[in-house]
Amino acid sequence: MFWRERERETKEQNGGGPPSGQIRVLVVGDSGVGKTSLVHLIVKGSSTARPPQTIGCTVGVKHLTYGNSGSSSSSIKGDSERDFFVELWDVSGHERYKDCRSLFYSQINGVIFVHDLSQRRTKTSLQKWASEVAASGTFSAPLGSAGPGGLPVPYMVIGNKADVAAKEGTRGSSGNLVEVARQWVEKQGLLSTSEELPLTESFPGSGGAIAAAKEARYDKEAVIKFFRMLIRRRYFSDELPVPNPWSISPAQKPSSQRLDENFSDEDSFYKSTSLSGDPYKYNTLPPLPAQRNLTPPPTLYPQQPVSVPENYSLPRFSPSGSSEISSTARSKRSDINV
Ligand SMILES: Nc1nc2c(ncn2[C@@H]2O[C@H](COP(=O)(O)OP(=O)(O)OP(=O)(O)O)[C@@H](O)[C@H]2O)c(=O)[nH]1
Repeated sequence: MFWRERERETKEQNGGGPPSGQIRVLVVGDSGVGKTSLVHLIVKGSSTARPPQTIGCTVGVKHLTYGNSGSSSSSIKGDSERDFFVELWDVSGHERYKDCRSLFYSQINGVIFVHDLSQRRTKTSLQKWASEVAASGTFSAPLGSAGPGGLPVPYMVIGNKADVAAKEGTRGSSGNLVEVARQWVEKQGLLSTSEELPLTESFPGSGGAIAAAKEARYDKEAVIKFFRMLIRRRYFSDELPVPNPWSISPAQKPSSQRLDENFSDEDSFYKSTSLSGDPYKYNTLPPLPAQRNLTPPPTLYPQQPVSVPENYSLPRFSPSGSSEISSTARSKRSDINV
């Protein structure tokens, strides 16, 4: 009964149709860095007063409309729009779950690493998290070459608790919002000229998750852009190459990257990423082992987040099958309805 209600609600939210697909984003980092707070902020747009310590894993679900309608706020969707779910798997950072948390590293499309700007070691340990996820996870639409710790999917790094760090004088970034926006990155191809990994030092703004939620001024667009890129990679990567501000050839990336270094050269980032060509044409690459061994995902939802059955044989939308979809993939990010 409950699920049927839930299903109806979800359908209503989606304008009646089933979602076209879903992407799974793992959210990892040391215990207490603020993962649950961030997921709450992303999904609900508000802060949570006292988040309980995560037991095992909780899943937040964000609904995204991916398409090219004119309006981003209207609930009436155009023909060429599709609904997607973004699952945010918030994995407990507590040592207690160390031995079993790899259960949650299944069919991952992307990873959000979170650290606490006031606790330097939480940033250093991201490398360990990357290695753990890379070693024991399975991946959906993996990259052609591996990132930090061998991680084969795109990621972002989020520095949280900027308010605490600012008070303690440990914060590295100025907190200027333009700078913050510029620091938002997705993994693929950013490091063509540098071994340094760009970090999103001050998500979700200079005051951290709580202040950002209160003031509703976190860089939602950058997060949505990351999700959108994952949707595109998973469902629309057969499209023709298009100029893409995030683009760069995967071949230009160094083979190994570190997660605990600062990105300092923003100009080189913008130059390097202004190259054209779609880096997400991974269908042309041989599949990674993880891609070959796609097993059905475990039904581990602590909260059942979506109304559709898990379906990993969802068709990839190709330009030949659906020309309007290929054009939606080129739509501007302002077209996203969140
Ligand atoms: N001052 C401040 N506190 C924050 C911020 N973000 C989260 N917190 C607090 O930090 C504590 C831990 O936050 P959680 O979101 O539970 O951290 P977590 O990473 O999910 O922790 P685990 O569930 O143990 O893995 C909570 O008391 C939050 O209210 C922030 O930006 N600033």
